[in-house]
Amino acid sequence: MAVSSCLSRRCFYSLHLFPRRYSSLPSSLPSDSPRTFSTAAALRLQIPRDSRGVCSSSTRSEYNRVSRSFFPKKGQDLELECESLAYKGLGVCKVVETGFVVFCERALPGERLVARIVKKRKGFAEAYKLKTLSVHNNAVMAPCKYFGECGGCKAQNLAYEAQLQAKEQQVHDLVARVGKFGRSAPVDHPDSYMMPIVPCLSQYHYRNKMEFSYGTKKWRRVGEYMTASKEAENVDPKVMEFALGLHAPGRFDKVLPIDHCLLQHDISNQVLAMIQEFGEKNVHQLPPYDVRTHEGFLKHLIIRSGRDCNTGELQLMVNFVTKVDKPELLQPLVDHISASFPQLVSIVNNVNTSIGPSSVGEKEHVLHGVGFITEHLRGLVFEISANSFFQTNTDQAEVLYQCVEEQCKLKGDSSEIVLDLFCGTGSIGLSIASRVKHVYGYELVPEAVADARRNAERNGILNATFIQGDLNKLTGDFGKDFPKPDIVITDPNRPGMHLKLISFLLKLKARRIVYVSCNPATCARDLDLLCHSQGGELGMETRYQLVHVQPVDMFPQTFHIECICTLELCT
Ligand SMILES: C[S@@+](CC[C@H](N)C(=O)[O-])C[C@H]1O[C@@H](n2cnc3c(N)ncnc32)[C@H](O)[C@@H]1O
Repeated sequence: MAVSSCLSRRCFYSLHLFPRRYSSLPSSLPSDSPRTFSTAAALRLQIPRDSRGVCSSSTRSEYNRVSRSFFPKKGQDLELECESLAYKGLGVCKVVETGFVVFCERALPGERLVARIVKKRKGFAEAYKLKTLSVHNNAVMAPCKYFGECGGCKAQNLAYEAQLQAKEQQVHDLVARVGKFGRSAPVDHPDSYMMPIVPCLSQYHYRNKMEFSYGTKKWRRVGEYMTASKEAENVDPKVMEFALGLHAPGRFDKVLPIDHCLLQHDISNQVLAMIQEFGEKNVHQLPPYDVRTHEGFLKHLIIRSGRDCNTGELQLMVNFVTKVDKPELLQPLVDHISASFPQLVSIVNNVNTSIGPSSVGEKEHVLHGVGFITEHLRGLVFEISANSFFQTNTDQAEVLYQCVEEQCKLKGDSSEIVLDLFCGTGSIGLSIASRVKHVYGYELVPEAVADARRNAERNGILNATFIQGDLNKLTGDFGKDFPKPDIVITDPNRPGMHLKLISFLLKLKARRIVYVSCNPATCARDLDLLCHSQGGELGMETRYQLVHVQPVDMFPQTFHIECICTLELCT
């Protein structure tokens, strides 16, 4: 497929990530999504309910009456039935009377619900859920007290088996539709290149990194809807509250106070609770940052966990991201937590003066211990510093990397060159270095490149070279630093690979490309370009053939999906 040079990248993406009917589906809901819905607006709905809070049948007929027109109107409340889950966990629903397609956040397959239309599109609409009329097929009790209010895990009330099924289906659908590969033979057929999803053994407490935000307004649940806390509504807006937690769904400005997250380690939760308590008491010495006025000091709190490379015991890192470069303000808090938790081997302060949401500091101060933690993976030890990427589910990363290695189909005679693109701290390349001639890793973040080099040295690996560079801004010199690789491993972040990089890979003609992705939509788009390009800007007669698609569940209770796709050069 030729890509016209006059077609902007953005336009190209939106055309290819969704078929024409769904091409303008947004990545998040508009600002008045369910979780940010005001109490007043909730009251305006006046949905009659029985004593159990279930809508009465007369209410349903109310909805049926207004939904008679085939095309729903913005603001209209409709009774829907959810049939399946689309990418990012949006429920694919149909209007009960007309069958009109509506995408609705938090709707689950089999659920009957009332939803309000927020956007009308050609051939479909988008809505947010107001009320469940009857629960979905695979309902389970969500164990987290914050479920429904927190933007973190949205699938806790869906049985794990059903989560897996939805993820597997989404990967297969995206590859078929966006990647234009059509339907593969079913997963259990010997000719199928679509593999069943690999489940995750731990469904909770699997995350080794959590990022919390500070805010000046506490965001709590009032009845069924989210609003600022009662106290905050009644006080002078200049009076500052202290909030530390996770964002309400889709909201950059609403922080739901959280003192316990079921995805992280129990000790990390104890550290979080202590920092919460200290923050509440010392709000004037350590004021939280206000995303609207851009005033304040504390922006983010990141807690990472790893393991001591000798004893295997838990190690923790706390990273305070602040707006202002005054590390001395943090010292009382640092002394307080480090005295209570011997597991805290590293406390750092990243200073980020920007007004954006980034937590990467322009400057870093080590306030306690060393500037890194360690972790074991695939028999190696990795040093991880505050701003370096490391797979957030260590146990499942073992499984992921094992699958990557299998897909590389290494000869094992140390003759092959491997190019490890988007290599982070070098973990994938280093884990296969003993079986190849040389690994060349490319990475944008200088700290991650430094970690990768240190990790190679620490593990006695001499055949790995790590180079810092931006793979979205390739120059004509790219490729001069390394010999032609036999195998390319690419693991880009969510936007996927730049057209220039895809074009480079098509010219490079490595025997095999193993594409690891945390975004199957952009991955499918890139697979289409690598396998179906003919002439045009991407030029070349080179084509790859898709031989293996392996979804791996790294993130239970969320709709995030990881997959490994393998391409072989067509001869
Ligand atoms: C999904 S992570 C994968 C890291 C590594 N492969 C691993 O398994 O730990 C993507 C990595 O790409 C890096 N990255 C993002 N944009 C980049 C760019 N434009 N050029 C080079 N590296 C980039 C990120 O810093 C991050 O380390």
